[in-house]
Amino acid sequence: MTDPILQAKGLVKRYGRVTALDHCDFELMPGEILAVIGDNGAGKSTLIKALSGAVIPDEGEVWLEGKRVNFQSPIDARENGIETVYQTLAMSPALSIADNMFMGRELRKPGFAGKFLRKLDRPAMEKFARQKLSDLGLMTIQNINQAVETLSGGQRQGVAVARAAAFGSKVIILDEPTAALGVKESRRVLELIQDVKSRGIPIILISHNMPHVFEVADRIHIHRLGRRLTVINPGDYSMSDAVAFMTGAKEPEREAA
Ligand SMILES: Nc1ncnc2c1ncn2[C@@H]1O[C@H](COP(=O)(O)OP(=O)(O)OP(=O)(O)O)[C@@H](O)[C@H]1O
Repeated sequence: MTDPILQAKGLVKRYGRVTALDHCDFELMPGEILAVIGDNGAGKSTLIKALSGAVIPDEGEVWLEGKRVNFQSPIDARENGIETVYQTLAMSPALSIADNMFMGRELRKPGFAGKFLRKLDRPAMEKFARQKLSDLGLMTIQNINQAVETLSGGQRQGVAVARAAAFGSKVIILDEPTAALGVKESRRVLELIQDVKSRGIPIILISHNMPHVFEVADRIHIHRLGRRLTVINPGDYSMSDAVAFMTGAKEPEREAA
């Protein structure tokens, strides 16, 4: 059997009296799209934050590629190849697409100019940004120097996903990527998710949108009351079964081990 690329065992996170994660297990397999679904307040965001360094769990373990990790910050997780695209996109609207793709990891000019004068290597950054967007079929965006605020919601989400795919060598986490988008834009982002997957990068997709989840997910992690209730294959269950498991209206035959 293949080993998970990213795994969590017995995660606990308490906020005062609220137990957001209650001995939660998690497994992401190489190359898969794993959806994480659950009712409001079930603890999905907290799980994702614990996997991406934004929250430090009170108990439990996180393993990446078979090695125990203890991420202290999102930057730490990022340096280890885990990229997260949050619902509230962390982008600077007034900056260009190229600048947004590099935020915090700009390329400097070679030699003295870059090392000491901190001069940016703009041509190299633009070339890289253009390449990444075109790899993902996003070149409907004409001008890489266009400010992000002039893009549509779907295009922005596309830039954020392209940025994650460009740097996230191991795992990409997408938090509600289609929540704010129209039908056409959502479609494009779903295609983008599949493109990223076809390039071998596994994806964790948090979503409340059942049709989107059932369309793209290989497996669905159902979260309830701070823990993994079960993992289902979308082919084996209906959307209403999934919602019933999520809300507790129905119990799965087999709980997660
Ligand atoms: N920073 C915090 N301080 C206090 N309580 C928190 C904090 N973050 C989350 N919680 C609580 O932990 C529980 C789980 O929240 P979380 O945001 O992880 O759920 P969720 O499944 O992502 O919900 P939603 O689908 O509504 O975004 C909730 O009861 C929430 O109120």
